Parts: sequence; C-alpha cells; structure tokens
Amino acid sequence: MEKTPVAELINVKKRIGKTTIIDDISLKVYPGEVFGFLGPNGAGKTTTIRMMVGLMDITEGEILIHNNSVEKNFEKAIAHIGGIIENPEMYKFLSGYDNLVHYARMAPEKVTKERILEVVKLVGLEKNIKNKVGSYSLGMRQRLGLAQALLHSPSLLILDEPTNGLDPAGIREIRNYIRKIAHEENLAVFVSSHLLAEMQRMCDQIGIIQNGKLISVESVGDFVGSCSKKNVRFQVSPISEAVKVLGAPYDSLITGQGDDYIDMTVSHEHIAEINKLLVLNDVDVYSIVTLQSTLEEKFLEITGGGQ
Ligand SMILES: Nc1ncnc2c1ncn2[C@@H]1O[C@H](COP(=O)(O)OP(=O)(O)OP(=O)(O)O)[C@@H](O)[C@H]1O
Repeated sequence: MEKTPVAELINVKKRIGKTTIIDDISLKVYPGEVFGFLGPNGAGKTTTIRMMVGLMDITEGEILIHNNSVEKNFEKAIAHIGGIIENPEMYKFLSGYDNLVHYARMAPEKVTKERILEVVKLVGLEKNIKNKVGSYSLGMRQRLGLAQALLHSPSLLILDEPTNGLDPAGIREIRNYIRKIAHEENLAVFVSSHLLAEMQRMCDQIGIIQNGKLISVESVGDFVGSCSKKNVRFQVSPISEAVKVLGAPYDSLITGQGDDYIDMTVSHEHIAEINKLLVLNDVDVYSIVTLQSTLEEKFLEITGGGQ
C-alpha cells in the first residue's frame, strides 16, 4: 500500500504578469522523509514555498496538506505546517526558553510545557536554553528557530535555505538535527537549497528545479549510485604503454587522453585495480586525481553551472 503523502503539489503554476515563474510542478512529500528542493538562484524555490504556506496565490493547480487545499481550506492546511521561511525573529534580550514560551502562546493550539522541553531536547539546546539568545551562535539561533517551528507538532516542516550564512560546523549541526527530527517525529520535511553536497547528505529525495520546472526527482540512493562513479585523471609515463595496458580491459571507461595523462570514469574499486595494473606493467604513475563526481557534472549540466 502506498503511503499517504503529507504534502502534495498537483500541476502547480505561478504566473506574474506574462512571466511563468513556476511551470507545472507536481510532487509528493511523505512522513519521515526529507525532500530536498534543489536549484540555482532564481529557479523558483522561494516562490514555490511561498505558495505552499499560503503567502502567495497559486495561478493554476493545487497544493494539498493532509488533503486540505491551501487555497480553499487555508486554516486546516496551515495548522499542519511548521516553517522557517526567512530568518526567524527572536528576542535577543530574552532566553531561548522565554522566546519559546512567547511563541507557544501564539500557537493555534495549546502548547504544553512538556512539549517545549521536548523540542528543546530535539534540537539539542538543553544546556543553553536559559541563556539569552544574544549570546547564541547563528547555528544555535537556527536550531532555536527549528524548535519554534516544531512547537505545535506540525506534520510538515518547510525550510527555505536553512543553512544560509552558517559555517561548515553549523551546517553539519543543522543538517543532523533536521534528519533526526524527520525520523524521530515522523515528520515530512521540505527543504530548499542551491547546494548539491548539502542536499545529498540531508535528504531522502531530491527534486531539481530549474527555470520554474521540476526536471528530476530521485531518491538519494539513486543519486549516490550515480555519484559512485568518478572522473579520474591518471598522470602516467610512458603514455603509449599506459594506453596499451588499459586499452583492452578498460577501453569503455577512458574518456580522454593527453600527452601525459588518461582520464577515465571509474568506480572507487577501479582506481586501485588500474593503479596496480599500470605499475605491474612498468608504467610510472605520478598522480591520481578525482576531477568531479558524475553527479556534480550532471547537476552543473542541468543548471548551466549556475550553482
Ligand atoms: N514578484 C515578482 N515579480 C516578478 N518576478 C518575480 C517575482 N518574484 C520572483 N520573481 C522571479 O521569479 C523567479 C524565481 O524566484 P525565486 O525567488 O522563487 O527563486 P529561488 O529559487 O528561491 O532563488 P533564490 O535562491 O535566489 O531565492 C526569479 O527569476 C525571480 O526574479
């Protein structure tokens, strides 16, 4: 039996004036799953998210949250959503905890003290929650934003570029918490980004959007599959001998050749095999360099290199 999606976009279009900004997007997001919405700047990520949360009209098509139309049944649909669309506003002079209490009062349904403590734990802020937000790092503030979005136990969390402005440690931190929350709370997470590597680590599904069109949706498993092949440059001498040695068994893997190098699309295991074969046949190997993963190439091709 197919799982029921938490969020469903059905042939969604957005036109502003004569310009089509979102062109016929359909996708589903399931509970416990992180769906990455990946695309270069200006592709239409924020516009799609604004329509999902009812901040912008939909020109054509429909967006359902738990089967409630965002346009026709806004209050019911929105009650299931937690989101950080822009940087969350927090009171710097209040503690993290007092900020959460403040937001809990504004929630559509009663939020218990237990729930506040639960979300604090979920985002790993137990130790700092009584400190003033002014003393928090950006990563901690982002996590507090996550806690705020989770207060009313939503079933869909929508995050627009949640790692923007964070340093690598902060990115790792937020990424791990997003995965943890999705799995522990059986939450559907819809997260946008223009960073491929980040999406690969954070998501279960990745949809690539370009010029308002959804051009591919793949599970990360499939992505990793296509990523396991790399374009590798072997710097060798003498080149004629290397070509002879590698030609027969690996002919189909060779993608290019220069005066002192051979480029090949290979798996991880191939690299060691090829190196051994060359050395055993008296070819000197000076360097083995990974040029780019095939997935990165695919993404750059799709997006015209506009990361
Ligand atoms: N109000 C508007 N009027 C006209 N064009 C708009 C409007 N809002 C957005 N656009 C255009 O729609 C396209 C998509 O914008 P959007 O902000 O959704 O992209 P994005 O993928 O979120 O990019 P970014 O990562 O830069 O925010 C852009 O080309 C933008 O210029």
